[in-house]
Amino acid sequence: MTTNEPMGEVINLPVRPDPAPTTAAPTDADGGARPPFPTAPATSDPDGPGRDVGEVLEGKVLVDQPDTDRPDIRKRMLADTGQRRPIIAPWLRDRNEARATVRWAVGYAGHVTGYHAARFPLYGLRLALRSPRGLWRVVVGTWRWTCDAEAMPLRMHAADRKDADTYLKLLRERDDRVRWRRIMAGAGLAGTGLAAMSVSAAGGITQATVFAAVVAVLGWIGTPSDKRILDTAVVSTKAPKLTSEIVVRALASLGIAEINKAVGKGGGGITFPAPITRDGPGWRADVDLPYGVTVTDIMERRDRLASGLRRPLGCVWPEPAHDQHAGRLVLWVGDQDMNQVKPPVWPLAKTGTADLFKAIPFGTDQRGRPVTLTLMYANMLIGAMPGAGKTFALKVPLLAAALDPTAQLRVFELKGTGDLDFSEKVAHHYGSGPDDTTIGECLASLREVYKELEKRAKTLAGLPKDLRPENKVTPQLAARKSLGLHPLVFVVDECQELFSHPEYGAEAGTLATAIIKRGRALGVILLLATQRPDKDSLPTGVSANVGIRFCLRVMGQLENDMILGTSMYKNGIRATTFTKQDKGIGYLVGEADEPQITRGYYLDGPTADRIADRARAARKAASTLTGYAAGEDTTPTDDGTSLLADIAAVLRPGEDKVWSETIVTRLAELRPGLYTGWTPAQLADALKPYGITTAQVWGQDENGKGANRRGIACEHITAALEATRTDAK
Ligand SMILES: Nc1ncnc2c1ncn2[C@@H]1O[C@H](COP(=O)(O)OP(=O)(O)OP(=O)(O)O)[C@@H](O)[C@H]1O
Repeated sequence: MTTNEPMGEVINLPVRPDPAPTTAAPTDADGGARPPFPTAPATSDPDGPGRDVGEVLEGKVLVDQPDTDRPDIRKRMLADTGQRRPIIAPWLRDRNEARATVRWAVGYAGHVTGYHAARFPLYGLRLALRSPRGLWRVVVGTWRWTCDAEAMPLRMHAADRKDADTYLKLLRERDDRVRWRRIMAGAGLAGTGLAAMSVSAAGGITQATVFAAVVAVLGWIGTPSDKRILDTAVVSTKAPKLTSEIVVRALASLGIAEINKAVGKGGGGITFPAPITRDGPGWRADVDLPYGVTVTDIMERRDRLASGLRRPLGCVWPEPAHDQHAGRLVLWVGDQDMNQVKPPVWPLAKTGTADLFKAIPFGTDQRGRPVTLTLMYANMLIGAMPGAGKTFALKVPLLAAALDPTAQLRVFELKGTGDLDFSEKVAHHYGSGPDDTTIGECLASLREVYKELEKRAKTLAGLPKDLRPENKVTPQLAARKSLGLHPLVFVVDECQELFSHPEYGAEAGTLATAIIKRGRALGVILLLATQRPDKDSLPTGVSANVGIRFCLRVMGQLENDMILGTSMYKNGIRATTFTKQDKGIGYLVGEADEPQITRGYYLDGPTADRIADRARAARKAASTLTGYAAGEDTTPTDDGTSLLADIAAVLRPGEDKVWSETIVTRLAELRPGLYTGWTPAQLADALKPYGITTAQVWGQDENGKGANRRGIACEHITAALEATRTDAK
């Protein structure tokens, strides 16, 4: 072969057909995700250089971006800054959590101190009894040390082996040691003697103190190694530490194929994006579930997860990480079962008033963090099986509303046990019992509220636009008494009695639905509690439109979704997982973006009474105690009448102009429950929506004395009434 001969032929290999393009990010061998955009498919050119890549790929859609540009490290680092862990621990940043921790530490120290202080004499006796043995140990120990007894076995060993050299060496060593030890022992003895003499010359207190200290030290030395001096003040029930191994074991026990694949041989494993840390009274693990597994899959197997973690169900709380992907699980494992934790005191239990436009404290979540409710512009539905804690949960927003002196309360407890009788002190309307009369009164009150909606809507519409920027009652408008736009809170406990009533049920359902839909913007808030959430006992219009829902323990999916909303059960929000012991614990939906596990504050009868007394005092001070609580006739006035009809009814034949003050006095006589306390200014405001204004009119007082005062022209009332009746037709 000459050097000019070609070495071989260059063959153009045919391009292999490309596999179907994909956007899925494959994993590296180590399980980590490769960049989401794989590099472009191979472009080996069969026709030599110059052939257009587009030609090769003709007929195919290239979905993955070719990774042509070199990675910009700075850009990548800026984009992927990682999740920064807080500098200050979250429990220290939350005032309530920090306060709870400090309170715990102080309580703990106090308990330990008290426990040992109470046992002080016992400890003294124990030390005294053990001190002779201690003295014996000191004497023997000193003697052995002085004679270098500890090296005796070595010397004996050398003698036994007849090793004269070693024996003599050890003996010399011993003599040296013993010489200076004897000197030291002698000095110690002399020192002790001197100390004893000076103590015996000192006063009684010094003698007693030194004697006690010597006895204590000798007692301590004389204590057998298997015994203790102090008893145990706190028996540790410390929950086991949560480790990644335990979490993976628990997840693998759920029977989810993708997890099993991931943890099995050759699988990518389960990753933890952050270390497992203490978070409040429990452990928090952030877990990246295998691809395709969602947090809902875990939440709906909470009981199995608890079994896998070997913890009580009430300690195990899987949640989604709201700002992350659907597979990022935040697993919080409490030290104590949620139902065993002592309920904290309601922040408003002793002092303070509430403002329904602001958040009110409702309960605490599984980590002990406060959970609040904002009732204004919302309605609330509470549901559970009997005895799960509905009425107690209802008490919290009810008492908060009572502590807002501007809010009018209408309370109907249709079980008849008087669970809400504290509200008699503050409620405008109050009724208790499952009887037809109470249910009838409840319906009449509901009708009145419905009618009130019209009035409020007109009042609101009649206001200048800058005062009602969102066409809603604002705190400023609610504060103006004359407008009558104050918060109105209508509470029905055991509302199934009302909605399933054969005579009143249908109308009550229609009214409640309308109030829920329209009342929100007008300051009307409906709070309903039921133990029978089915479609006969809870109108679908109510269950579909209510904003805030609190579902305690229920038996099935139907009840769960009826209270919490459609598909909640499917999404893993299951109040069916609560046990009989989980009283007062439920899912709160509608307040935060995500459902919250919440335990309502526990307010027993006497506490509720005391709070109601405070609320009554606040109402008296604000002159807002009306109706039932004020001892007035609260017979609902809604029989189809309106303000115009009422004014027409109090006008006397022949009158053409009447002072406003005369009208309000007559109205209060006509319907004390509705008009007592009305002022001429309030009347003027209430007439504005009808286009009627008050002006100076000539009139006479009861003594026949004439004067010009603010009043109305009777013909305006008749004309407006006529107009409303025509509209209604
Ligand atoms: N937040 C809470 N913390 C602790 N215990 C609670 C809590 N809420 C309720 N309980 C307990 O649960 C019991 C039942 O509560 P409640 O009377 O509110 O139940 P219910 O669901 O209204 O029952 P029913 O349907 O029979 O009226 C109460 O006696 C109380 O001891």
